[in-house]
Amino acid sequence: MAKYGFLGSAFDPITTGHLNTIQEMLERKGFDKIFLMPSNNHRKDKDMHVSDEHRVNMIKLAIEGHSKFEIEDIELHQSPWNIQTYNTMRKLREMEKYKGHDLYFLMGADLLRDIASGEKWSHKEDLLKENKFVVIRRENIDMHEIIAKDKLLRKYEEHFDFIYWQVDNNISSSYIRDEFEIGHHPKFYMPEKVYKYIEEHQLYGFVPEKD
Ligand SMILES: Nc1ncnc2c1ncn2[C@@H]1O[C@H](COP(=O)(O)OP(=O)(O)OP(=O)(O)O)[C@@H](O)[C@H]1O
Ligand SMILES: O=C(O)c1ccc[n+]([C@@H]2O[C@H](COP(=O)([O-])O)[C@@H](O)[C@H]2O)c1
Repeated sequence: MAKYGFLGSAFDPITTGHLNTIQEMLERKGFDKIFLMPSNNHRKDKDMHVSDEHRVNMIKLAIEGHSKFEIEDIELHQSPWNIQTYNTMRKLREMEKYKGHDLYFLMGADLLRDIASGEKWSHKEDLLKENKFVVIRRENIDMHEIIAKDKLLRKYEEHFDFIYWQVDNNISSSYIRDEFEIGHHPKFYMPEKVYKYIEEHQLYGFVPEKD
């Protein structure tokens, strides 16, 4: 039985924050493979800034040559009303590729906080009951405090595993987009190939650098 992790994100664009997160998860928790699972442009709760195709191409460039990381494109083909992690994880478990394996949803502590707040997440109890999670520290959020204060999270406490190392939190897709928009060149926040792709396709309002 293999241990597989799934990191869902818009990857708009993929950042070294995402990449360091999956690397930490892979080694610290002994995953056989980690799947990057991009959300599609029909997501109702989040606007994407470039097409599905561009976001997927950038993920491909970022993980090229790293056989333990793969793309899982299930959410790109799902109708908008089905794009909920609860549904996605159920579908993944039914797929031949993953049947009988040990599946985990991976996330940063900001999402744990969102789940606890109960605002954005659907099927909270079933999501927690049916799935296992690895949560990595982020923004100095106290993950244990969040679990301790939430009745449902306490009920399914054994479904959670944690990583205490904190990947640089200043790295986020929105920071990178903002920097491009104001004419900056945040080239070291993503792999060089991804930066070149953004430059080539003039994404996120890319402005050429002056000599
Ligand atoms: N620097 C980071 N450290 C830890 N987890 C991260 C980091 N960046 C992203 N993640 C995690 O990756 C998943 C996808 O997050 P998402 O792509 O929305 O993050 P983001 O880069 O902060 O995006 P945005 O800035 O557009 O909100 C989430 O579980 C998030 O917590
Ligand atoms: O299932 C939900 O209701 C739900 C609500 C918010 C976010 N998610 C998932 O969490 C992952 C990261 O979300 P985000 O908003 O940080 O891009 C991504 O896979 C989303 O589909 C899922």
